[in-house]
Amino acid sequence: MILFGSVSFCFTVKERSFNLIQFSKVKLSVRSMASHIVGYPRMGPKRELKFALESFWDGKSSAEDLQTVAADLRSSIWKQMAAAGIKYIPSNTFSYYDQVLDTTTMLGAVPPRYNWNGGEIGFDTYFSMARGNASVPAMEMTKWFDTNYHYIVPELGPEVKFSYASHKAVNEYKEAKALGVDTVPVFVGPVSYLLLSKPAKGVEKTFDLLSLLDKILPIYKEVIAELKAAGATWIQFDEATLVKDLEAHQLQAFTKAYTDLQSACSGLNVLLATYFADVPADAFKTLTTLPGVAGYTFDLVRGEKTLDLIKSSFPSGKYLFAGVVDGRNIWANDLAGSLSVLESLEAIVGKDKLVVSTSSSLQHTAVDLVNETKLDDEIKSWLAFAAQKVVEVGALAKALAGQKDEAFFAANAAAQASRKSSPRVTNEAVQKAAAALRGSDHRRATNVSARLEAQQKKLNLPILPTTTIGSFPQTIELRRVRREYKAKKISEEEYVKAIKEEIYKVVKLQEDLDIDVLVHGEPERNDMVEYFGEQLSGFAFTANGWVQSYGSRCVKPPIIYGDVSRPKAMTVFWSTMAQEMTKRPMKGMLTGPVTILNWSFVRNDQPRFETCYQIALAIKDEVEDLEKAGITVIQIDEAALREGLPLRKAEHAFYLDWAVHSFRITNVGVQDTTQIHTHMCYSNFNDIIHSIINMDADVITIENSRSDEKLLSVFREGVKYGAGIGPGVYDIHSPRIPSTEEIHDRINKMLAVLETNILWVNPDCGLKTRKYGEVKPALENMVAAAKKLRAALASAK
Ligand SMILES: CN1c2c(nc(N)[nH]c2=O)NC[C@@H]1CNc1ccc(C(=O)N[C@@H](CCC(=O)N[C@@H](CCC(=O)N[C@@H](CCC(=O)O)C(=O)O)C(=O)O)C(=O)O)cc1
Ligand SMILES: N[C@@H](CCS)C(=O)O
Ligand SMILES: [Zn+2]
Repeated sequence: MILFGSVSFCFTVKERSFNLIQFSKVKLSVRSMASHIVGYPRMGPKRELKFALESFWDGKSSAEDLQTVAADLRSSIWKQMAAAGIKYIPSNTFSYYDQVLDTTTMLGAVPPRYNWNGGEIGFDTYFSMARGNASVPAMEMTKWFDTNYHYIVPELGPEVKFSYASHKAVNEYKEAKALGVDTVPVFVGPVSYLLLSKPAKGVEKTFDLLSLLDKILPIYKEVIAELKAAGATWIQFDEATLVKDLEAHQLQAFTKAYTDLQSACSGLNVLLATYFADVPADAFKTLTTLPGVAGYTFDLVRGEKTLDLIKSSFPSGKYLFAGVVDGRNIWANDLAGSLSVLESLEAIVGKDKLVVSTSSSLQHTAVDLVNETKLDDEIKSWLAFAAQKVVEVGALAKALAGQKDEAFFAANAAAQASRKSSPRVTNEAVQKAAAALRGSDHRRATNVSARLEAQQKKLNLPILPTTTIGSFPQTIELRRVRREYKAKKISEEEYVKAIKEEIYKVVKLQEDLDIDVLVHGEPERNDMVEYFGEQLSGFAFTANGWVQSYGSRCVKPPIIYGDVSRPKAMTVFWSTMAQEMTKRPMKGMLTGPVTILNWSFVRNDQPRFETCYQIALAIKDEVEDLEKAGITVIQIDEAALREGLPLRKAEHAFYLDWAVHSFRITNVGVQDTTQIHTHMCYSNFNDIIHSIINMDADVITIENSRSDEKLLSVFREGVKYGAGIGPGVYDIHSPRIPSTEEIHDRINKMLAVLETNILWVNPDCGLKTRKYGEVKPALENMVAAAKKLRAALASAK
């Protein structure tokens, strides 16, 4: 039994290695210091959960097999944190799919279309909500704040009958306890849960989500009562919406909720967690006066202004969980710098009330550096993944307690110094070229209508032209080919032959389907960002630095450590090969600078816009090389432009200015007849539509169908859009095959608000996660729907 703070404990750590420098011993005896981890990655160091989930979904393993993998992962994480001396260890941060969906499940808020009949919610209902099933589409998925993680959006209306329908949190608390680890159960806080939800169909415009507070709090109270009975002493509510610009009535909801929960929580220490940005002054005031709250976590990496608020008005007697170790990046902490911040905070809140923490859940960083055996040693010394960050938190807490590990701190200081002075970080020519970009507008000389006219003369496309977003299914065979080529098990010749055959198959398929503007299918790419990162200077890449993106899907963000340049053309070989296979236009396919930036682990030693301009220059060279090679349609994906929007409105204009500028830099040099497309996932664009127009692309394809066609409302409300636009006509995240009629109706809805001559017909996003058995009939139906409408429009003339 572990008693926090006082009793030492020992256990054997089997498979994990916690820190390259000092935690490699097998037997550890550790005393917990004032330290806390907001949350931890759940996929496992080698994506064990991903493979277990996919095997279960494919019917290749049982629910018990999946549960066993999950329990092993949880157990190893808890033990790892205990071994690092972490005092406040989170539980319930594991999820089979998503923590917001887990909350929906806990509250029994299952939309009626999933036919749940009450009782404890099982995998069937849970995964149907997440992924859809043969007869019902999945729930909407959207970005979690400004991260590349996606959550399942709760659909709530006045009719929802809440009930306590999943005991997962309590079960996990007990499971950890049985392993000898007393944990802090973590919940999406009730107010953030409602603020992250959407009103159910039919009440979209009228329903006040916060009116459900009184209905969900009783369920939270039931859970709290069970946790208390099981012996919990702390409980964490993640209320990260507090970092956004909230209105007065939304802030009041926090006061109402925590006042109401106060008596249920008596005997428990309530920890309120915020992360990802500064807490605005009004929110800081509200949250620090909430009744019954014992402590707060603040993101002190992204939230420098919060530090000022803490210094001026942190309430006495409360715990401050200071998030000094970055949960969103992979850089080793500057331990000396953090220690001095912590010491200054100690003077404000008192020695016994300061707890060292992470800036956010570590869910958004890679798992364990120990698995990076091929990474360059110097670069490796600059990095810390989740497992190493746990050790950093522990080391800082020990240092605060007067037990500083001098060797650990000295090694850290040496790594920090090496990163600052390493010549591999700096490329003066690149810095100069990027600096010269500032101050000018970089806009194509001819306006978009004239450009579209010139392009149409060359392309001669029908109305409602059909296209896809770029990727075709990533088969096991394709992954094998790439893996074997990387491992030098097959020759370059064999690799090129295999990829060429795949491209040919994809081109022929599109011709058979009668798609108008083709793609090569991206078979040579492991990921739309990592692929470019691997070819650009200034980037490093990992073997196992996976981060969950949604469900079982993970990404391996490349690491930008230095000035970025393009040693040679990156896509011209494959794009020209594909163009030679067909007479139809073949889109050159690039990832844009803002997306490369937002989906990489980015350097923290210069402003983000500097790095973005450097990437923009590299992509500009690629665009121009593609044009020279005869590619007439070039798509520059800016899938992550919306996601990078700062959480606070005051910072939007600055970001949008440099982000949109970076995009325009990439294609300012092309001829009028070269058609520039861009693509964006997730259609929450209504507030930034003018910036999207300002990107000045010739054609934009946007996700639309999984979010109830919210995108169209912008045009309904009168925004004029003169460039080509392809709001997605079906959801590619679900295995469900849309019918011709369904797609036809969707296009018809679009035609009601958009001019016929600018509308394109395409899926929501790339097809890489789908199987050919789904893609072929879906695209067949998509083309059939477009043709039906073309015929109807022609006969109506
Ligand atoms: C479009 N999206 C993207 C986002 N972010 C990105 N960085 N990229 C995106 O495309 N964000 C928003 C959306 C939705 N998000 C995703 C995220 C992830 C996927 C996806 O399909 N991921 C794959 C992994 C991709 C990958 O790099 N695969 C490698 C395989 C490397 C590997 O694991 N090799 C293993 C063997 C595995 C095997 O299959 O054989 C090994 O070498 O041992 C590759 O393809 O080469 C995933 O499966 O999670 C989609 C949308
Ligand atoms: N071209 C990429 C964009 C995804 S956002 C793809 O099709 O996968
Ligand atoms: Zn997309």
